[in-house]
Amino acid sequence: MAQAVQAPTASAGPKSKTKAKKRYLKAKKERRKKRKAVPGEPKALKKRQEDQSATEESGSSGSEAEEGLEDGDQEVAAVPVLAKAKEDSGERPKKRRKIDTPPPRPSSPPEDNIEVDESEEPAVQPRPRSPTPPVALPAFPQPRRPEAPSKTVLALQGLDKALIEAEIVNPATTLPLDAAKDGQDERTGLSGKMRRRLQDLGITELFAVQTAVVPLLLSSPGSRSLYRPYDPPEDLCVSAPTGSGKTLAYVLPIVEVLSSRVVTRLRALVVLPTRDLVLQVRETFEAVARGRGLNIGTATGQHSFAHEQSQLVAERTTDLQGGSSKVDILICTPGRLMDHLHGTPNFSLQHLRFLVIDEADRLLAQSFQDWLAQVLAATRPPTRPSEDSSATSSVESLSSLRTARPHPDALAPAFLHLLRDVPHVQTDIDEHKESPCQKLLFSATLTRDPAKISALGLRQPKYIVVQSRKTTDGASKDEDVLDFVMEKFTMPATLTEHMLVCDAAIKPLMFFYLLHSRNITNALVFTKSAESTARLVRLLEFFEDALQKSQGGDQGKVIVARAYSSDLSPSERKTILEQFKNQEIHILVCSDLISRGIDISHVSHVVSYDVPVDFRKYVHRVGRTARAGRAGDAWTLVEEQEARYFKTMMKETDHLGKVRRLKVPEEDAEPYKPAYETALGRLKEFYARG
Ligand SMILES: Nc1ncnc2c1ncn2[C@@H]1O[C@H](COP(=O)(O)OP(=O)(O)OP(=O)(O)O)[C@@H](O)[C@H]1O
Repeated sequence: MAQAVQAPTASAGPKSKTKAKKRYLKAKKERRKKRKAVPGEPKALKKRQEDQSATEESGSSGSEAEEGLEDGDQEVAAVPVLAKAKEDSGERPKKRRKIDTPPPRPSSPPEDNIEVDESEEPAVQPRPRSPTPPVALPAFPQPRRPEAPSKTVLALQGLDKALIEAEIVNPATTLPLDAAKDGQDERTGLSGKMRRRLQDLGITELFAVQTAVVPLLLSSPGSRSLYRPYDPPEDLCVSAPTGSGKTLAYVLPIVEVLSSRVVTRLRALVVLPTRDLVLQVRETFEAVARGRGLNIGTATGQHSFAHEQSQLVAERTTDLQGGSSKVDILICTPGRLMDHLHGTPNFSLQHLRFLVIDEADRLLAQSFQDWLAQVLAATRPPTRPSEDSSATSSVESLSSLRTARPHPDALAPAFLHLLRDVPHVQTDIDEHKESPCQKLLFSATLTRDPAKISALGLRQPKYIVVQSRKTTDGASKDEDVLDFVMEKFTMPATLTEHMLVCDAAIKPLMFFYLLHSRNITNALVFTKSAESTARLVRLLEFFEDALQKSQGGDQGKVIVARAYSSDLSPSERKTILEQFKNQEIHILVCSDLISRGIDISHVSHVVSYDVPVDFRKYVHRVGRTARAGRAGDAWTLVEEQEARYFKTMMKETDHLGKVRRLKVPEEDAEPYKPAYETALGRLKEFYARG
């Protein structure tokens, strides 16, 4: 204690210390006197004083002590005196405990399996154990992180139920057709007449997509009715690889259902993106519907508008509520369809039983005059007009109806409320009537974009997807649906794919070398534009000429190439396609104009001379070969600077593994180099001349 008092401070000099000491000693004396005067001091105070003095002994710095003293902390100073007083009085002083001495460690092991870090000293002394063990609390489950949902589950979340419940059809499925039997076939719903017709056309079995679609459209109850206002049919979205027979999948049911019609009405509308496809589908309809008495029309703008009107509508002078039609089936492009919808009197879609949108993803991307919304509106019954006729008696109305209605079945059932002469008597058994129009969407690259699909206002849509299943296990169907949802399109099983990466400067030479070294005589070649198409054809012509001259006319077969572009007239295009089919033309060079839908059976190779801009385009290009189970080869010529882009595109759709790398050493093409250089020189001259 004295030590603490005497400890020098940084601020006080030796003189001031002496004075302080004197003051202290004086104060001490006085306190001692006072205490002696007070006989009984409370125990608590005594204890506090003892503790205080212990604190001072153990750790207070000199300066702190001094400060305390100067503040007049008399109790601290009095502690040793008190202790002495106790000793004097025979009372044993309480043993003082140093505060910073650690409490003794409990000898017993820790309870409740709580792990104690032996290296750490407990901060407080453990409480003594109670004699009765504490009542055990109910055990709460430990919080656990829930397992993350699988990638598949996440990807399918929030998608349309119809998409998730898509029917996956194995591409290898076929259904043999028995033409010998009469009557309707139970499995397919096809009539004996139809099966015989198909046999005449060389079709003896249904392909995978047809095995799923045809029975669905023909065998369900009411499926053959022309009008189903109270029980409208469900819509269908079909995704199947290129060349898998989607056209027949809708042609067969339409011809079967419409064959029962008595009056000609426009009952089937097929919309396609290009004129060429319209003509192709018309040929299929005509071939299948031969002998059924159905009238098939087209509207593409190939002929004058007035001519088309006269082909489509019988009566144009009188306004007929039910419309008038010369055709049962109309195949058209969306632009010309809009023209007729707005400009042809009595052109009505109210009797439509089937609306087919082929190459649906391409057509849905076309917002041309908002064609889809307008077509859908024309198929739906409009709301009831104002009821001016409610005053007339029903007898009067019926008699006027007999004279007012030129045709007994002019209006479709769902549109009957529009009859001006028939009063509408509402009853409690009135049922809502709907258009019986069944929408059928087809594509090899059908969009899964819910926003685009919702624009169609589909009725209980059903999805049919032709693609090879990853497993046969029913539980993993989600993964198959996921492939479909993620737009990993299926390719024909008979297709082989190659890519050739080369320097842009020698790409034409490599292409010519491949044509000659592989003896190619039926190839479709795709370029990026009509201009590059023309240039490539010209270069190939110069090359063939130079090659023949260099070999003294002994080169063998000369490769004949033609450009196929939108610059040609329809008749020129038709002639060129005919020549290509007859192999008078070996190489048909085109832009993506005919990459979709065109069915030329003998195409052995498809060459993407310029890399396609997206995977959808790639699928449609390569799909011009390997059709209907035939073998086919697809090559993509990739310039070195495009290689990364092309590979990424293939990787994103899990397709890179299927494209084999074609390696052609430059020296292999060396023999063709002189002819190629001559051709290049001539091409330069040609374009320089303009
Ligand atoms: N059941 C069948 N038996 C034999 N050949 C068939 C059958 N169905 C279709 N074909 C033929 O297969 C070829 C391809 O058919 P289609 O043009 O309908 O294919 P697609 O699926 O529409 O192809 P894309 O998507 O390229 O338009 C056609 O030549 C067609 O005649």
